[in-house]
Amino acid sequence: MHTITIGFIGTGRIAKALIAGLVRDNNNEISGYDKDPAVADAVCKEFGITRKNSMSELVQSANCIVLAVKPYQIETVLEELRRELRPDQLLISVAAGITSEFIRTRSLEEMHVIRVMPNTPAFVGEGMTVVSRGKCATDADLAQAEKIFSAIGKVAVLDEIHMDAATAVSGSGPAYMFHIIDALAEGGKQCGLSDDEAVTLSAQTMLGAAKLVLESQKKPAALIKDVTTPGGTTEAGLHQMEAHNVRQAMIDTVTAAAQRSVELKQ
Ligand SMILES: NC(=O)C1=CN([C@@H]2O[C@H](COP(=O)(O)OP(=O)(O)OC[C@H]3O[C@@H](n4cnc5c(N)ncnc54)[C@H](OP(=O)(O)O)[C@@H]3O)[C@@H](O)[C@H]2O)C=CC1
Ligand SMILES: O=C(O)[C@@H]1CCC=N1
Repeated sequence: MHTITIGFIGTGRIAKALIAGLVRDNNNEISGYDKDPAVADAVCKEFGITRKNSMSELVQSANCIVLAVKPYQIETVLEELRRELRPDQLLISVAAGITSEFIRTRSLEEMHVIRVMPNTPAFVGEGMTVVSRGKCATDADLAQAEKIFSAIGKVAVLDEIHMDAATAVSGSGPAYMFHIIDALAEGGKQCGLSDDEAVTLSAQTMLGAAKLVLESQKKPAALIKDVTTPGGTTEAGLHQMEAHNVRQAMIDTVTAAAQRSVELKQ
């Protein structure tokens, strides 16, 4: 099997989730560099990957470079990186809002750039990653990115114009799902469950509901009907969700996140 050498620039929150998933694939050889040595040290030790002492050292040894710094830090990183990059390397960015063209025009003219929006459930191999091809990226680059990220969950290839929406739904989405798990559990606690019991019941219910949507071929609306016995408990609960307009709150949540992704480009 062909080994892929992947170097992470920035080993913060999302890099850690990706590295945790990617180290399980023996075909990957992973290294990391962070400007905060303590952050790099912790992640590299925890997952047994190689810690590089500089960006330059990392770039020389990787054929695939993942930019995992905050969106506003991308330009500074590229200023330092462009002299080291080679056109045969694949540059992957996970930064929200930052376009592949922004990255290409600030790296090498012919740079193969793939824009990716992963999410933290990659940590447990259940990530949802959206992948978009930059101007100079080839079919082989796209296949390479799909291969890397399919080891840590599902991958969808979308046109880059859909990246703001994807960022809002699946990139930020885990935070919204954790919020709902927490609120569902809080309801359980107020009805007498212990903290642990409530979180287990709530989280497993989220997991099972998601699995049923993905595997049953039924739409969520039909699955709601399957739970709702006329005159029963679910109906009583759903009336409250409607009264509080939870559906509209979720729609507003996603549109606000997508709008923020648009703003991050400015
Ligand atoms: N968190 C998530 O779930 C997701 C995040 N993303 C994207 O991933 C990127 C990183 O986000 P996140 O992991 O949350 O952020 P973090 O702040 O946790 O991680 C970024 C890390 O990069 C470091 N860094 C900054 N500049 C450099 C540099 N020049 N060289 C090396 N390391 C550097 C930061 O150090 P310091 O803090 O000192 O600046 C920090 O440790 C963002 O662009 C975000 O949009 C995408 C999908 C999901
Ligand atoms: O909050 C953020 O901006 C990043 C992008 C998607 C998830 N986290």
